[in-house]
Amino acid sequence: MALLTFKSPEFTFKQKLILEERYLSRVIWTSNFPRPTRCKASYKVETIPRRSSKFQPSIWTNDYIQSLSSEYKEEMYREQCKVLSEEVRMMLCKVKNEIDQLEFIDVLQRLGVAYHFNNEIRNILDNIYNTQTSNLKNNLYATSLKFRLLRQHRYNISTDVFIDFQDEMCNFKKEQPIDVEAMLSMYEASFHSFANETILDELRDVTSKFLKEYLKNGGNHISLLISHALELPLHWRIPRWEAWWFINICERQQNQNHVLLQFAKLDFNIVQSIYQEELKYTSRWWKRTELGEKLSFSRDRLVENFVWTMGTNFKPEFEYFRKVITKVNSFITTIDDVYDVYGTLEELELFTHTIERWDLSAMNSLPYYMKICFLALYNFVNELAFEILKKSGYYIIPYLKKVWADLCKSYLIEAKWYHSKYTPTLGEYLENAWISISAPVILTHAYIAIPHSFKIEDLASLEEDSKIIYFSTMILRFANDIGSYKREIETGDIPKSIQCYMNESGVSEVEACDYIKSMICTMWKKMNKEAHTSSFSQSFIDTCINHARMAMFMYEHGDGHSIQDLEIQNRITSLALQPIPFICTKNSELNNDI
Ligand SMILES: CC(C)=CCC/C(C)=C/COP(=O)(O)OP(=O)(O)O
Repeated sequence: MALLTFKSPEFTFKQKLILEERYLSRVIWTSNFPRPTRCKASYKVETIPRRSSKFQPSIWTNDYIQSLSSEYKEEMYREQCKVLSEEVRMMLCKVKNEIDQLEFIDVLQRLGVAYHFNNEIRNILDNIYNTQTSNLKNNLYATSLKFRLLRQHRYNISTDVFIDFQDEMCNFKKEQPIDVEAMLSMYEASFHSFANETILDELRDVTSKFLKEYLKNGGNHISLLISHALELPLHWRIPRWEAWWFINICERQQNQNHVLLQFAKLDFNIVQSIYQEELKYTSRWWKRTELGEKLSFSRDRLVENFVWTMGTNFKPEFEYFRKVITKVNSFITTIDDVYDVYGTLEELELFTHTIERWDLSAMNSLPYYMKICFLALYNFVNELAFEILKKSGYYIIPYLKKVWADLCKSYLIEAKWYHSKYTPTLGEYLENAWISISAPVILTHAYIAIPHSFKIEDLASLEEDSKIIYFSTMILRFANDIGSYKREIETGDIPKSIQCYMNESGVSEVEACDYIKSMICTMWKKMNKEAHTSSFSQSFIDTCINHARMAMFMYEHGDGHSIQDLEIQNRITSLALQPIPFICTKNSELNNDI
């Protein structure tokens, strides 16, 4: 290790910081901790090897974000949207046939506008659930659609509705005429299964084989839907991304429901204009913290941090949630890099200790880059707690500082593993990694920031009875590991679940990835069940589920949170930055009804 020793009592504190930055070095004071903030004591500067992150600066600068200006924030569009929504409401209420009702609800959901008709949808589903007619009995397409929608809306529906189809489906012959829409409908429904519902596993196998085979000869409208479903099932997709995709698909159909489509596009663009204002606000906040510049080794990913929140809760009334959680995500991304990239083990111990104590006097011993990081976090948490205290009378700091301390302690364990070149068993890794993936921190803050009423005791039970948080978190951890382990091997990190499993079981990389993917399926089934039985508010259950969906979105093609490749740039641009254009659709190549 190269060692530069400066013996210069004349150095000012600022000069010392510049040296620290320039040489990526650590200042070691010859006096004991805690050191005074300004001191003329002699010290030496040691260059120490730090990992290189090689993260690119963000392609979306604050100046660019501040320049965003959507015409859809104007009142005129809101009024038009209101008129259209009333027309759609009337259409929905006029539909009487059960299958048509189910299809209409499905289309509203996929277009991202169902939230305007919550009461109407609830009434229709209540009615369908309570009457339980037998007219869908021989119709696999409708039975599957009904099962999917009722499960999704937490009605108690058994998989027995599929028993009559099981034999026929599992023994179908290639030459038999098969209803492809029914196969697709069944395939999508199978992702709503609970852990012990093997019939749905069987039906998923059969339908996925069939659909893959069908695609080989396809090229029509249904093929687009099939390849979309095989890429990621509907149940695992964030609603906003699905809405964007489905609007574009419907646009290309000739016999489209014009009013519904115009409504969906207008609503998408109006909601996007709200996001842009929130993004401007959070970007200004992020710039003020100067963490992006001062901790230049870390990922400066404000836009991605915002997109996580938008994917998790897209509705306009979740504005406060999005603002708070974007800040939480920004701190997490930065602190993760402090531990994984820049900090020495000794510095990390000090930082962890400071977070645990949650005490400004403990800050003195930290190097500058950690000081500003801790103080920014400390101020953010205190400010949030102050707002909550004013709003509800609850004092939440003990809960918040505990989740941040738990996160940092888990990061420290990983840093120690890294420095000692230790490969944990998969179980050992996961015991720590479900905390180090940070979702418990995010979801605890989310609980406070979503628009639902909560009691202070809930925050304690969140810790004890956190199954829904746990399953959501594990999906994030596995998706993150699959998406980022190759990058992390290159830059230097601890073995992730894939390598731990390979090491423990002697399997190949491909087999280990398949195993981790199967764990994702298992966690989804457990989360599905938990979503039905949990006593948490529906908003919080949805938040947990959507957070897992957001992980599927971000890591589907690699490490979308860290690497701004074209795929993720396009996705983010479509969701948050660019309105859907209103274009003429006469020369459409598709001709099915929505
Ligand atoms: C802030 C948000 C939205 C976080 C979700 C994912 C996460 C913790 C990314 C951190 O990066 P990483 O891939 O380096 O994580 P780890 O170091 O745990 O592998």
